[in-house]
Amino acid sequence: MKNVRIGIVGLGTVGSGVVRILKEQQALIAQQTGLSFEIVKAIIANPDRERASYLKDVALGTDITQLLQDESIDIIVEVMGSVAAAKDLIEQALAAHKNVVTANKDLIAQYGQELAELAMANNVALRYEASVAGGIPILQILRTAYKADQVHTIAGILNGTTNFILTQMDEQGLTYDQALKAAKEKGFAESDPTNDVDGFDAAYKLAILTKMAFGLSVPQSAIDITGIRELAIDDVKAARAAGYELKLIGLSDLTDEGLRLAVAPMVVHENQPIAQIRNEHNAVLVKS
Ligand SMILES: NC(=O)C1=CN([C@@H]2O[C@H](COP(=O)(O)OP(=O)(O)OC[C@H]3O[C@@H](n4cnc5c(N)ncnc54)[C@H](OP(=O)(O)O)[C@@H]3O)[C@@H](O)[C@H]2O)C=CC1
Ligand SMILES: N[C@@H](CC=O)C(=O)O
Repeated sequence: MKNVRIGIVGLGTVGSGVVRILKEQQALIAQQTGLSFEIVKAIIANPDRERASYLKDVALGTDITQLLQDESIDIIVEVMGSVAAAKDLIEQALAAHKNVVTANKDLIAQYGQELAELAMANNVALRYEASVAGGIPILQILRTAYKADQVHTIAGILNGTTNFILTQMDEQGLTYDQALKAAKEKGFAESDPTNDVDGFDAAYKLAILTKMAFGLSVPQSAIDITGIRELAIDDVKAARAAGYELKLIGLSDLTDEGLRLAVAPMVVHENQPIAQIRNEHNAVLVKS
């Protein structure tokens, strides 16, 4: 059985989840793919940080060049976040002929095309499915199944933190601040949750979806962005009393005037499937 050797950069919420799932699902993955996956080393920022017990046997380092220079490593997984440092790392990894997997939506939304071209030039793969809508394999579906379709609309709940906050305000009567604190504790929010609550995280994901569905690279300035910071429990309750739910929706809509791009709190009728999406869960609607 071929053993695929992975170097991972970042062992936070996402990175430690990658290690855990590769361990827990080892037998199933081997059965389904005929491959085994081994985490050779994890690069982190703070070697003194306490790690979960299932990470104890992962070799740790702080120097990214250890991964880049190790010719036995097939894939580099970038889950450290940031834009400049992650871009630099990924460029070096691709140039070193390593396949790269990243969950970094901020980076892919801004530099995805450039990095994809670099990957192609070096004959390696760049994959970023986890950058949009968590576990929903929407990018792969748009890249393949929708290839011959004209997509008209993409609409969805693209940010788990804000959906969690709105659900908790609605169902548990938490204030915005209490719900945001809970979202941070559960690891849904980014280390700086500004991008979550102000709609920028959803906008990055919308830009990636728009590129995949319509073939258009859109700058963030082309997206009309409003977050949920100003919403109060009374707004959530007023929507519910009228038979609607407040959701932060990302919308990419092909109109006669062109593509309309927005991220904003919107009222969704309670009978609509998207209204049923609770807490940190995401959903994407594609009309074609
Ligand atoms: N949280 C989520 O639910 C999701 C996050 N993402 C994206 O995944 C990425 C990671 O997010 P998340 O796991 O939440 O982030 P965390 O803040 O939880 O973890 C970041 C990790 O990267 C390490 N790190 C940070 N800077 C450096 C550096 N310069 N060199 C080496 N290691 C570094 C940290 O080290 P140390 O542990 O020592 O501090 C930590 O292990 C981001 O791009 C995020 O947007 C995508 C989908 C879901
Ligand atoms: N902070 C993000 C994490 C996943 O992308 C979110 O809340 O959706």
